[in-house]
Amino acid sequence: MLLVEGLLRYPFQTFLLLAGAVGLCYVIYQRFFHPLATYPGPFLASLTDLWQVHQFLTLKQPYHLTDLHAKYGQIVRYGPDKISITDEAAVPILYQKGGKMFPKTEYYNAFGAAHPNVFGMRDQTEHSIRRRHMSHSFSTSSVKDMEGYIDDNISILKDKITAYCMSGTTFDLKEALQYYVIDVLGELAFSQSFGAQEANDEDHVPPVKEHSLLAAATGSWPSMTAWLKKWLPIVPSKALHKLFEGRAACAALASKCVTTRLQDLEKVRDDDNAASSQRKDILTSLILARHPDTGEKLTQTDLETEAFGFIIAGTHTTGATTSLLFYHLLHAPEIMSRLVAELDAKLPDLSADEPAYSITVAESSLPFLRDCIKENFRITPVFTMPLARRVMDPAGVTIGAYHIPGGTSVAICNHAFHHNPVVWGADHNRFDPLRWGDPATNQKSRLLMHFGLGGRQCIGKTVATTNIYKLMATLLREFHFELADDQERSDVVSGLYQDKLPSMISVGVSDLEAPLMVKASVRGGKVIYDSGTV
Ligand code: HEM
Repeated sequence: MLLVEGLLRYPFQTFLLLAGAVGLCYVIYQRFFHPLATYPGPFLASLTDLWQVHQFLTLKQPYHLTDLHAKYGQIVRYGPDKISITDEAAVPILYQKGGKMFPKTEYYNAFGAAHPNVFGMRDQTEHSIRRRHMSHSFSTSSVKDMEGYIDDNISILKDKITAYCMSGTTFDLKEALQYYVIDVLGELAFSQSFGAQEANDEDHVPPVKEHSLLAAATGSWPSMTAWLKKWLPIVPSKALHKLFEGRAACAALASKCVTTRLQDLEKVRDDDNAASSQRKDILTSLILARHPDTGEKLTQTDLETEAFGFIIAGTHTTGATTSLLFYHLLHAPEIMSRLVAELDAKLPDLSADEPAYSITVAESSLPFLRDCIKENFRITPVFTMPLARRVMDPAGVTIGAYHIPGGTSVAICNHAFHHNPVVWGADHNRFDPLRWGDPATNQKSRLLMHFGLGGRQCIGKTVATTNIYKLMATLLREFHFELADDQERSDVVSGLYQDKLPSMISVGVSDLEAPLMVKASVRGGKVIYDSGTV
């Protein structure tokens, strides 16, 4: 009685006491009684999703997670109900055969607007219909039909690099590749270049990193995502406003692309000849596509959310992948020489009429280039956010030696998985395309997660890889590239870069942290341009 009276007399202190007791019970439950309590991980991560939000804001999320796996092993608790796993047994279970039993989690809600696009859709039936709508426009034959537009953009890039060669200027190859990739995506997806190469200007780059970071950070705290979407824009913070402005700019660009394309198609609606001569870019195929059962077309809102997804998923990813491949080759001169020797031996000279090697030639006749591309995807995948899936079976799932309870969010982060020494060996930090020559390692290609796997794997993978093959074969056949910095070059020769990953940052999608400054020269006087033989 006395105790109750005392508590009532000091309500504020009583409140603090009760809050402290509830907090303590929560901590004890999460650490000792929660179904995931036996799995190791950072203390704060086991208590709150804010730990993962903070990880994204450090821009080092995948690298910190990889370090945690090095410390704790193949399974790490990285949120109150979140498990990250790098055991290879997880790949087929969660992704290849996953289906309805392992759908995407609420994390993905942060990536779309009210109407999710194919990337953010969590309902399997809805997703597979949308995916069928889209799959033809992403097929190899469809990309081959648009190959001329890739060639036009490679021509612009080659002209630009030739000008640097002639003037002896060093330049940021990462930036040049990024501009190229953005313009190619514009052509393939929307029949319109974004003009980044011609303008040579950062302002022409859609601010996709802002959206990715915002989505990754807010999606990490699923119970608060909707609230954060609503209220964060009014928080007086310049940094936050920049993120929201970036997202709005990407949405406006997507909307403009869709409106322009719809108007173009409307103009030729009643003219069969003109209609059949329209370019079948990815968006156009989607505009024309019909629901397999109802025959309905996609609404303008649906088209805009998909267009937004193409800009977000297709630009930064491909640009960063290509820059990283150049980075690795420039830091492994013997691999670069071997690759150039293959290109010289297998590829004929290009001519003014043929500015780039065809997809067919580049993909089918260059096995060492294939291994270099694959090794780049292994050692530095760029789509590095944990690909979170919900365990739907109330009885849970057993993966290797681990039992994961029903309801858990379980994910593979491809960077962490690609650096699991149990799967890839102690030399996993070495860029070594020759490893794929070993049949036992080559067998493991099927486990590589750089494009995800299974029904939710990247729909744009053919678009991205064909572009990368063409670009690499053409640029390395025609130009000699070297690091601009003398000290860095000599450190490479001394072996200081061996087994050392580049410094990268991640906004959910990863990229080189610094510019990739290079100097280039024209190889063997073979390059022929409009202005004559160089
Ligand atoms: C090197 C370049 C690329 C990489 C590394 C990459 C990586 C990925 C990954 C890992 C996923 C799976 C995400 C998940 O499971 O949550 C994904 C999905 C997706 N990607 Fe890509 N991507 C690339 C290029 C592209 C391009 C060029 C486009 C389109 C123009 C694209 C469009 C998409 C879409 C729409 C999805 C969602 C697919 C679905 O859920 O059915 N990506 N990508």
